[in-house]
Amino acid sequence: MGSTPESSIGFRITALAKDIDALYNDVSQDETFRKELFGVIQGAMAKVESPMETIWRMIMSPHASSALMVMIRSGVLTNLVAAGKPKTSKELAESTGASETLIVRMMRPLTALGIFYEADVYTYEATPISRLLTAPPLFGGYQFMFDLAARSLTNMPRFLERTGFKHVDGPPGPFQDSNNTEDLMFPYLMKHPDMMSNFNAFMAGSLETRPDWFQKFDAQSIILDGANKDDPDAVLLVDVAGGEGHDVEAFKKEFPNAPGRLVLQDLPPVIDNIKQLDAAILRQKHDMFDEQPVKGSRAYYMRNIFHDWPNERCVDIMKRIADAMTKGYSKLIIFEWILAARDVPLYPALLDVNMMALLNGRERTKQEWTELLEAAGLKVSKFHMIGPEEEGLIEAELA
Ligand SMILES: Nc1ncnc2c1ncn2[C@@H]1O[C@H](CSCC[C@H]([NH3+])C(=O)O)[C@@H](O)[C@H]1O
Repeated sequence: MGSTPESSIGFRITALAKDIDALYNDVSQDETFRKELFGVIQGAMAKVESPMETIWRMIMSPHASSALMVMIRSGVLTNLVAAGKPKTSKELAESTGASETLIVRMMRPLTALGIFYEADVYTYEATPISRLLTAPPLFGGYQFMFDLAARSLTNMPRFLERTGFKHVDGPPGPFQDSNNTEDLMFPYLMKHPDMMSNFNAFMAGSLETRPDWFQKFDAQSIILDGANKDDPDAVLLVDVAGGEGHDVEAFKKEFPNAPGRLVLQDLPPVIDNIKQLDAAILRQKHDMFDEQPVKGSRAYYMRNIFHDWPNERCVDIMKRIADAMTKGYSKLIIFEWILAARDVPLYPALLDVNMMALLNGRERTKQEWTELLEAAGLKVSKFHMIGPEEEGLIEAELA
């Protein structure tokens, strides 16, 4: 076959770029298609990037994160977003007190990455990315992750080396080592109110985008069918360590006529901090390592709790619940990542490393969940899975 212009590599690359542009316009209003296209492009990038480029990208990745943190802490980010128009490095230096040369140097990688726009020489403008970064969950979240997660992650390899590369199964772990403390992360945050408020803003924001378990899984067949409808005091669901009650309140809204009571449990400062919660939900100050006061509930629901703890502590928590369960009736319902044995997508894989670095915790595979529950006298009735990119639901009962 002779080579025609249409089959030349240069022609095909140009045609592909045009196709991607056209596709981008078509998918920009449709999140599902946009994600699908993004996945294809990411997959293609992984193939096309050379090994040297991959390594170099990893070596150079902390630099941009650090430059952005400088722009956040110095006030340049908020200043530029508030201005709503381009500003020179001189103007930014005057309004923030940061050195002009410092701003110019930090801005170089950030404009190259599209986080800010270089409107002219030494002149910058906010982009949709910079504007989104000033939203409280991301503004707090970025700083929390930079201050605590990044610090702990940077230090983690040397810490592990000192332990002879033992697995992290409890304190002292990377977090205690990098912060020179014996405190676990939550008590540490309580002593550092600025970091605590960044963390809280971060968590409150991530709630907006996360699905409720009953939107993804069939609550009717999992807990409502078969729930005690005769005893007005029977408890339908206890949200153990449920924070300020967002999940249990959403459940109440979805099933206003469900039989039985709803209970929210968390530590005293969290319960005391509740500003608004449906009055029908019972608030209970409870430490989950103590005896579970609600006996024989249809469901004990726990979201994003076990990944905060090493195995031994998880078994303690599970045993307290198992002791309160009624055989053949009560269920423990866990809403968390269920990792596959291989080909785990990047996000949950990184989250697992994150849990190690911050909390000596971990994300778990089916086998690890099974073993953990068995150690507490429970057994898995069913793993409800959606796909590798989404959290699953583990339904467990007394063994
Ligand atoms: N010992 C403990 N007893 C009860 N709750 C705890 C304990 N330690 C931490 N927590 C709570 O565990 C929660 C972890 S964050 C997860 C909260 C909620 N289930 C959600 O998915 O949004 C926080 O609300 C902590 O206050």
